[in-house]
Amino acid sequence: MSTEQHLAELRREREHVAFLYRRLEQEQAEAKAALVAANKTADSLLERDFAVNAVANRLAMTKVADSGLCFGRLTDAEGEHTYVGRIGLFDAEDDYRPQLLDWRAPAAKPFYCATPAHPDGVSVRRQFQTWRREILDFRDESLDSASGDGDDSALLVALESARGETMRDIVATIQADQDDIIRLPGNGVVVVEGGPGTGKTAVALHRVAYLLYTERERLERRGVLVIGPNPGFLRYIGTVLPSLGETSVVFGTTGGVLPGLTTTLQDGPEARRVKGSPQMVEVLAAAVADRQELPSQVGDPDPIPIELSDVTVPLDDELVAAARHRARATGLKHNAARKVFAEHVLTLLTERAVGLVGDDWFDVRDVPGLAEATAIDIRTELESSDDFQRAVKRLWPRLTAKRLLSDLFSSPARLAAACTALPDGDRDALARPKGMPWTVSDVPLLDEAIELLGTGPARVKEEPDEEYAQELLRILGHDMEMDDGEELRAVDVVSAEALAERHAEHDDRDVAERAAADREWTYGHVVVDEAQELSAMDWRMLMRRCPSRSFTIVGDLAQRESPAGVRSWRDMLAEYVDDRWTYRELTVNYRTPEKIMALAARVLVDVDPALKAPTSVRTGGAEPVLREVTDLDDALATEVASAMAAAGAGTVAVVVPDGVVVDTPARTYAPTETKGLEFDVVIVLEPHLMTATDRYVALTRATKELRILHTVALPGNLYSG
Ligand SMILES: Nc1ncnc2c1ncn2[C@@H]1O[C@H](COP(=O)(O)OP(=O)(O)OP(=O)(O)O)[C@@H](O)[C@H]1O
Repeated sequence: MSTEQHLAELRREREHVAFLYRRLEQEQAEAKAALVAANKTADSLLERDFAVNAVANRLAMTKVADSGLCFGRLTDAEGEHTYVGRIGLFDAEDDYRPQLLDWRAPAAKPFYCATPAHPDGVSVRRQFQTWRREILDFRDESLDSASGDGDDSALLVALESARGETMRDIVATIQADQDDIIRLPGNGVVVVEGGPGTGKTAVALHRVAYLLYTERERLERRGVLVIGPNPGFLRYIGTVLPSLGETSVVFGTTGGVLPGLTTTLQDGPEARRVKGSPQMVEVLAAAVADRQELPSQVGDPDPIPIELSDVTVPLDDELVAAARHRARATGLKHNAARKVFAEHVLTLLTERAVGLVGDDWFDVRDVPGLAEATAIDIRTELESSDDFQRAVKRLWPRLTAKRLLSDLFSSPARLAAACTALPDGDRDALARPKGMPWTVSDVPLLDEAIELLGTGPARVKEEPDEEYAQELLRILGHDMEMDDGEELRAVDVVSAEALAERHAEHDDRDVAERAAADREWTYGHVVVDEAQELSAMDWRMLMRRCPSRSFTIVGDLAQRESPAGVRSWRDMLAEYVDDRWTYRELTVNYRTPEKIMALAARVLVDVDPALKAPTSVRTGGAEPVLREVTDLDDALATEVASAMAAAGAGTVAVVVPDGVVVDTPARTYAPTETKGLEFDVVIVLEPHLMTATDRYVALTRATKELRILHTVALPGNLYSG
């Protein structure tokens, strides 16, 4: 194409995209008008809710497309064009012919995946370079022959742009292997593994957007849970999804999964390892069993005397063991089984008391009817006896998860009784005084304890609201006129009662708020990022939240920092899905330029010589700078000033190991806080004071420049090229 032809074509494309923006504005205006109308004219609150929600969703979708609405075009062999963009637009006047194809629609797949070898009906793929609403330029890639003039300039432009405080979407430049993962079916477990910067986070989030598009009804109702390593990371990725047009997503860390408790506090490595180990399942079950005690275990006096008006009845091990056996045999959870236990103790004690009433020459059981009458009296007296109530409370206490755990960790005797499943040394790692704050590793243990005790804050389940359901049926009834003029009323397919049940959860809160407040909420899909950090106990907690096992798990075993983290995906998943899961690998690094990655790859040897670093897509760039300095603060001040100049509008981060204190105007991060993040210029201080994994993570965060300041000579693999 000559320059003139190119410019003429560019003009035409600008006009077409301007037309698409006008269509978008028209949609926005219509949605706004519909919103006002819905607010004004609806007969009832419910009707209004329905209408408002539908329009508000559409309005939100059109708003996120305000910038970069259309980013490409496909041309088929007949010369027909299909424009691809952030949302779909349709021509209502022309049988809803698509004017703009949503990137998630099946027909948009060739935009990401077609190759000259597999053109998938595409003759030319055109990529627009956009800036806000402008089309700056375009590039064509001919798929008719292997000699196509395609290049990845759109990708490179995207990768070169300065980074901001939050992650951006990659819809315009998703690569074929990434697209393949994004479009995998939503059922089942998908594990995506890849080195730093291979787009795991980006792919996981775009997959959520894709699934919300293809399985909208189910996922909007149940919601999607996205688990990240820390709140900073969640802030970084939190805006990517709305920009993809989605809102029903709950972001959280494992420390915040339980309603009413959010912690970011980490235990030391030993406690973290032990608390995360699968043996804790047995430990906690034993800890609960240990709270179902015998009189000889709870101390003086033994047996426990239960004083009644006529007689004192001894409550001994034999009687309690029998009652305990029956209560345990019900299979009920601890707090529910307590009633059964108390009932059996009551019955057995009554029997015993009846035998004790009278004296040597008189036994009530010898007089017909007297034993029964006495038993009734004794039972009534026992029920209100303080001795009896106190004894049951000591022998089978009602427990909360927090009390179970804090009693366990603060009592050497209870630890000894519950930890037979643990190697000797591990028990000490669990010991701690009462009243200490909860840590991230405690959260899955609390969750497990709630399962065993049955003391979770009950799900707020409202009474089925018949009136609400009738109203709903009335509204649905209006909407269901069929083509042949016959009316299929909603009542024909669903009863008011069933609807009331289904809509019992109807309240003003959105899915995210309702899910976050409900421990028993089950999500439609769960995404786990930096999944290598999660312990066996964390996985149990998350699997509970998605019984349908619809998971996207992304991680990199080479970046595992937690001693309780994943060592093998297969081993971790075996218990939940056996070998029915899908594995995909990403091998191209889109973040770190090759010269920085070469240095990081040498450091990776310290983590594990068998591991292979990903290949950088970005060649060239600045060599990493290593400076040995005597005064760290002075050197840092100079480095930060020059880094800020180099980054321009981009971001600068200083990564500081534990124990090093610096004073700098730049943002500082502990190595683990940089997990999943990226910055234009990264200054790493004293890398020799970091663990090998932390060093590898810190060195792979830069998109442009890496500078290392150190006060002692560094190991050879950091220097040798
Ligand atoms: N196809 C793509 N087009 C444009 N940018 C991309 C693409 N894939 C990845 N990126 C960019 O590469 C960078 C790294 O991506 P991401 O953070 O998802 O990687 P990661 O594998 O999760 O890394 P880490 O393991 O270090 O957390 C991001 O800036 C992301 O936007």
